[in-house]
Amino acid sequence: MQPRLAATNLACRRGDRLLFRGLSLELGAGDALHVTGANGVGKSSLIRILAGLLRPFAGAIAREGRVALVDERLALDETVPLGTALGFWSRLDRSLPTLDRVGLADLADVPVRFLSTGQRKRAALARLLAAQAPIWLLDEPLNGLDDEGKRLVEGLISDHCADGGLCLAASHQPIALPDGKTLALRAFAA
Ligand SMILES: Nc1ncnc2c1ncn2[C@@H]1O[C@H](COP(=O)(O)OP(=O)(O)OP(=O)(O)O)[C@@H](O)[C@H]1O
Repeated sequence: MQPRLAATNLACRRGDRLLFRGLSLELGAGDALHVTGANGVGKSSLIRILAGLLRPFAGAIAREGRVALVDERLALDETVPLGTALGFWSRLDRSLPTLDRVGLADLADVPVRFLSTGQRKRAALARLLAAQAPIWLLDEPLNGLDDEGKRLVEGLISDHCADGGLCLAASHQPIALPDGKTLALRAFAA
């Protein structure tokens, strides 16, 4: 099945404030989109709506394919070594360990709670790869990463899209994506 992610005429309201409205997008196999915008414009809210975690104020979402979400929450057991924590998900996802690909092969025996900021982000990427989902929703995927880590993320997205996946990444930082498509959320501010 070819993945697809579409949004039609979306509006988002948080509390009393309408953040954006009239937003439509369509992504298919191989597509990548960088959602840009300043702090508070609604990037995380858009990602949560697209993931099905937040109800839009108006509009509709269509998704074909499983979604993997990376945000600031690291869905790993903090109390166990990294290899064990990721192994739990790998068994569920029936996937192979991915620590090598994200540069964490030497840290498999370190408890998750001891990881540095950038290492935690890399661990989130390992979890993303293990999920083997065709639709990637990445909220600030470059935060906390050094230059090599940033290139790693760009390379993973490029490989994912070349393999027929799709990716929407929200970031206030520049990020090199295949085709370099961007959507400036400010243009839809209510
Ligand atoms: N549960 C909530 N109730 C009310 N307002 C909220 C809620 N969650 C977020 N907001 C507000 O919605 C606005 C957009 O938040 P969001 O996290 O989507 O922005 P963002 O573009 O991702 O910002 P950043 O770049 O700082 O991460 C902010 O003003 C925030 O305070």
